[in-house]
Amino acid sequence: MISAYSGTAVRATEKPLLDAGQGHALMQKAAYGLYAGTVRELQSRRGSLYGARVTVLAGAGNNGGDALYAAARLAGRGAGISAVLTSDSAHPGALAEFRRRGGRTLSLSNDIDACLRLCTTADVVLDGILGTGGKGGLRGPAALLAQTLAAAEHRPLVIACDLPSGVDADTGETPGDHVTADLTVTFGAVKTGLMAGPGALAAGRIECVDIGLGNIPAPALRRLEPTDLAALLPVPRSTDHKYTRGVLGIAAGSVTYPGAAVLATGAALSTGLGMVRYLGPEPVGRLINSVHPEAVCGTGSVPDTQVQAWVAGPGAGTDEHQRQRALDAMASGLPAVVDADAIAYAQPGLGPQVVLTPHAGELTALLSRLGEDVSRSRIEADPLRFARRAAALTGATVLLKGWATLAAAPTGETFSQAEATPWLATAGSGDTLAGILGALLATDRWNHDAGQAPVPGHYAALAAAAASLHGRSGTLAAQAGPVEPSRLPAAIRTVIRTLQDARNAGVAIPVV
Ligand SMILES: NC(=O)C1=CN([C@@H]2O[C@H](COP(=O)(O)OP(=O)(O)OC[C@H]3O[C@@H](n4cnc5c(N)ncnc54)[C@H](O)[C@@H]3O)[C@@H](O)[C@H]2O)[C@@H](O)CC1
Ligand SMILES: [K+]
Repeated sequence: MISAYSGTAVRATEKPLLDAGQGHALMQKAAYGLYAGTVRELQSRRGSLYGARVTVLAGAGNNGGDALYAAARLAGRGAGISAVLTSDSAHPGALAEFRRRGGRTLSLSNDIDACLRLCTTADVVLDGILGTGGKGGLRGPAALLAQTLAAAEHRPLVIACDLPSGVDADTGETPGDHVTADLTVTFGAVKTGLMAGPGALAAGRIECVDIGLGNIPAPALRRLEPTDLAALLPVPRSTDHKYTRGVLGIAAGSVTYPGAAVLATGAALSTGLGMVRYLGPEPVGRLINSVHPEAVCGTGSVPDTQVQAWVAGPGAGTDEHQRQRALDAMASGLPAVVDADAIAYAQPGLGPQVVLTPHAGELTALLSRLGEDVSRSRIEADPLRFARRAAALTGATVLLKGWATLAAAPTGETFSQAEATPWLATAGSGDTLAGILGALLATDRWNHDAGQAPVPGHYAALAAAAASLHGRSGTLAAQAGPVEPSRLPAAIRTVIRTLQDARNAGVAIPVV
């Protein structure tokens, strides 16, 4: 599990150490981590560091200090080092060390063209303009630096020091121009802003360096890793039969949109459960059975159907019966995925076992119905805040789809998963995610071990597991070309098999 903390929390944890005079030691550890991360990245990309042209973008603060010290170490391994000083001042000790190692410096305010050239002709750019002390986006010539880097024909490898400059460490917002990194080497703890919103996209791969900060109170955000995912996936016990393995009710699809029901059913079956009971129009049931003969299809009502969890909404359109089933599923007290058209029926007072699965547009409509007028672009700028807001207002768990998908519990626990491929952004993809999550809810052991209340955030963890499994399956399927959601079930089975085999063998789980 990766835990992320706000920049504010990390700074508060650092403060007593800085007050006790440990600032220099901490900076050396951070700089060494950045140096080592850069060496590993360069060795894997070009075999050697010798002769690599490294340009540091150094701001006035400690973030610039870290980057300058790291570059000074790289000079010792044969790299050519230069720095663009983006402010009138720079960390004095780090600048002195950088120059002592032969580094040359240019000032952005004096010679902007030469500075831009230094960036675009570098092999590696170390971004140390702003760290956790940054407020607002990059401004003036520093903004131009970021734009030039982003548009460069031969883009250098960009490694962010602690976080990409211009990203808000607390929220992942990018209020103005910002650096986009291939790799972020972050210090002490992963910052929330690297796993949420536009910041998650700007961060690239994340490496965290332990600099001995000790414990930071409660993480703001968590991310399931393969081992966590494997532990949440259903494995049948030898005493199980089809009813105890988990029965999922699916009230999805309509005569207008029958395909959504087929996709949700296929994804649920591939995730592994005892049975799918489908409720919906007869022609849709027949279509499902032509593809999945094992699904038990009917036209009945939710209260009359014995299941352990529900999926309602995908492809339901304006079908009145499906609307009623969605309302009944939400009122049933059972875990329920409420997706697509059914999200419009969500009201305050739902429990955490109800998982709403909006994209930003659907969340805009939901919040507006709940009396909060927020634009879609505002939600996309700060999805963490609005996923949590919707969870608090409805009492439900909210899975907000995006580049980094967020799963927020009404009590605040939040997960972020970023395994998805852009190839998954296609019609039908959400239906498969709903099916996967439905299967995880139906097979969830809390459902079956009577008398135990799930821990707060439990349903958010399951929603995150579904997003992770969906993303990994999409990424695997994309290896064979553009992803059709109907091809996902095969990939889901392969991903689950890989995760479980590795878990059973006690070996490191490969990232699929
Ligand atoms: N103090 C230490 O010993 C440690 C510092 N660390 C590093 O220090 C960083 C935080 O350092 P600082 O607190 O000095 O803060 P930063 O280095 O993030 O920047 C602060 C400076 O930037 C200016 N600034 C803020 N927003 C700006 C904007 N939008 N445009 C232009 N200038 C802006 C501020 O006025 C201030 O001069 C961390 O991100 C991390 O990299 C860590 O390595 C841990 C140890
Ligand atoms: K930075």
